[in-house]
Amino acid sequence: MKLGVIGGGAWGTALAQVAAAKGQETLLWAREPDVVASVNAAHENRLYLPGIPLNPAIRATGDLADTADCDALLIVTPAQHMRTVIADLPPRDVPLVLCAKGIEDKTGLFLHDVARTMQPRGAIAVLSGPTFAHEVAAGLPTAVTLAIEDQAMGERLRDRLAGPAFRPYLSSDVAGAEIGGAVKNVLAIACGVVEGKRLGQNARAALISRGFAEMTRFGLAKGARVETLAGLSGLGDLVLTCSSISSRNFSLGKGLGEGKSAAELMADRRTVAEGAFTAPVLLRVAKAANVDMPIAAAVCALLAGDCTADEAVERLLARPLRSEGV
Ligand SMILES: NC(=O)c1ccc[n+]([C@@H]2O[C@H](COP(=O)([O-])OP(=O)(O)OC[C@H]3O[C@@H](n4cnc5c(N)ncnc54)[C@H](O)[C@@H]3O)[C@@H](O)[C@H]2O)c1
Ligand SMILES: O=P(O)(O)OC[C@H](O)CO
Repeated sequence: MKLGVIGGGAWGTALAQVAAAKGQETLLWAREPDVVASVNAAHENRLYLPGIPLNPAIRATGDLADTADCDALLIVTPAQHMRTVIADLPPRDVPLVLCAKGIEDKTGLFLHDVARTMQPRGAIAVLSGPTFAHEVAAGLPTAVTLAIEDQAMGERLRDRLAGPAFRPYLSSDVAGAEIGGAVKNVLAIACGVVEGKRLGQNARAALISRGFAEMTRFGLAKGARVETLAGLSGLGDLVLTCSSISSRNFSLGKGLGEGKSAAELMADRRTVAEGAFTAPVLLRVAKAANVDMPIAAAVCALLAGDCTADEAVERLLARPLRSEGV
């Protein structure tokens, strides 16, 4: 058995570490030659996960053709690049486990739908949950949702990743698992704004709760199950990402709350804050489904420079009072 991990950023590297701990051959594909060199020579990803010693059994490559003999692939590129990278894979129907969190901007498609258009026959799974890469790579405990229609295949994939500190929970709700991860990144930007503007912990808790109401409205409209949205890939990841400056999305929001522009904050980032790319497409898809998402709309306006952080907060607080139900 040989597992391929496509994407040598922080999360792909952490997942390669999880996979290699199971004793299986693990190949990590990275775009950057520096990543390939540092993983192979120093057993460290100096660009994206510096300071964390990697399992020496992980082998890195810069050539997608080397993944031709892998019998399953974890796809861990940023959401907006997933399609082009899958298109460049050697053509075979091996199971794909999608690990990015986002919605494709140019089509409004969820990532499992993008992958399905490119691989009509092979199994497609979604792995998502509260998982800061540096913690997972260091062997700290976490649990994730592994969603796939074919449960027997799901069990096989689960058993190749599960370890004493990494607990995948199986689900058949592929859309639900994906929606939680995509939406929480946008909400984490909003929570970062609360931090940047020093609006207090009550405000952050209120935003998480009302953000979860938005995630649930959107998810139910798009076919997700409520227990998935309330599980690891939804509420679990929302709470994590909305509570920690370790989150790239939260830290982007904090900068916006401090009055910096999105362009300024994104200019010299090497790492990805997916919420910035997901927010506009999420809003478009929500509008088309008649789903009201005021927090996501405020994040969109702020990212686009259409309002200041103060105006975004004032508008949210001035909305008509209503009953609490979703
Ligand atoms: N870092 C985490 O803690 C974490 C945890 C769970 C899920 N994720 C998700 O995993 C995905 C990857 O994030 P990450 O944190 O590993 O990335 P990262 O921010 O650590 O690194 C950026 C990655 O983007 C890649 N990239 C940049 N331009 C590209 C292009 N044109 N084509 C292909 N790849 C390109 C880089 O090579 C690098 O691998 C994202 O969707 C993210 O939301 C991240
Ligand atoms: O750093 P973020 O905001 O991309 O969050 C990373 C993971 O998605 C947390 O589960």
